[in-house]
Amino acid sequence: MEMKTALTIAGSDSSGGAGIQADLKTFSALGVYGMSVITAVTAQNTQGVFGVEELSEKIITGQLDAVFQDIPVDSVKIGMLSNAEIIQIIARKLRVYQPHHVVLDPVMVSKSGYDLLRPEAKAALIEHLLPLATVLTPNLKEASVLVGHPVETLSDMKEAAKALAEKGPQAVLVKGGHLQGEAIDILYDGEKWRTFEGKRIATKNTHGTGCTLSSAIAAFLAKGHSLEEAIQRAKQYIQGAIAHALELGHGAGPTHHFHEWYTATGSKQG
Ligand SMILES: Nc1ncnc2c1ncn2[C@@H]1O[C@H](COP(=O)(O)OP(=O)(O)OP(=O)(O)O)[C@@H](O)[C@H]1O
Ligand SMILES: Cc1ncc(CO)c(N)n1
Repeated sequence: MEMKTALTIAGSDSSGGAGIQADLKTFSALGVYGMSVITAVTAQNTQGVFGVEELSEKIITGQLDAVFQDIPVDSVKIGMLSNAEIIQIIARKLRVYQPHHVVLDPVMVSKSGYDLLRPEAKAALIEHLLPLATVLTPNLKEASVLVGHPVETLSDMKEAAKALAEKGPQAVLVKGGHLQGEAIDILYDGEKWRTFEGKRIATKNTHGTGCTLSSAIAAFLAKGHSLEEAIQRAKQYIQGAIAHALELGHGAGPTHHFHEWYTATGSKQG
């Protein structure tokens, strides 16, 4: 059986709702073989982040070389990077190994307000990683930080997507999960805009939505779909994962990755 592969380069979430854990669950539910390079370990649950420990250059490099020198990587998803040194290590290795697809989720601050990227590392992210991305997936706050002014409306999102595409990524998907009203995401691919609409689900259980969306895009790219097709399918997947989110913990419960509901809802498409 031919198996496509995806690699997540991200932080660990001890509560299993976001980060590496969400990414691997998403890959698995979508039928892609998942691998991981861990950049940092967080002590985290549904209520917040309580601590972060960044891994050393040596072990991050070691993980990247171990994976890329042994197993074909069809697609890469990048999440929490924590600091500028880690950003430079990843950028250097991506330039060496040149994976076909890189989904870059510019994770900056957790829902509870904890810095998952040191603020001074923003410049390194823009300089070294944006140019290597197939698609960059900022939420409204991340888009605001990256363009340097507030991004709050659909027209701000369109403008920010275009401005960010000019900094190097092949495409930019600005996510509207934090908009008022429907959950609308806007893609700019260097030539045109496309809107992906999702019905807003009224729930507090949205821990890991951003990680899940970006790893689902990476999974569908690994399977050979075009970027627009991959985003369309990932959007359907996140909609189901939020609709079936789990009432676990005392805060924002995690999205649910369950192959059976995905197939049962008729959403399974290769
Ligand atoms: N309540 C909701 N109902 C439907 N879709 C949602 C909802 N919240 C978020 N989404 C969708 O989930 C995806 C992730 O978007 P969001 O803007 O929440 O990312 P994020 O802020 O990076 O996530 P995180 O807080 O996990 O970092 C987007 O496609 C967004 O439109
Ligand atoms: C490890 C990790 N990565 C990303 C996020 C963003 O939701 C988080 N909360 N934790």
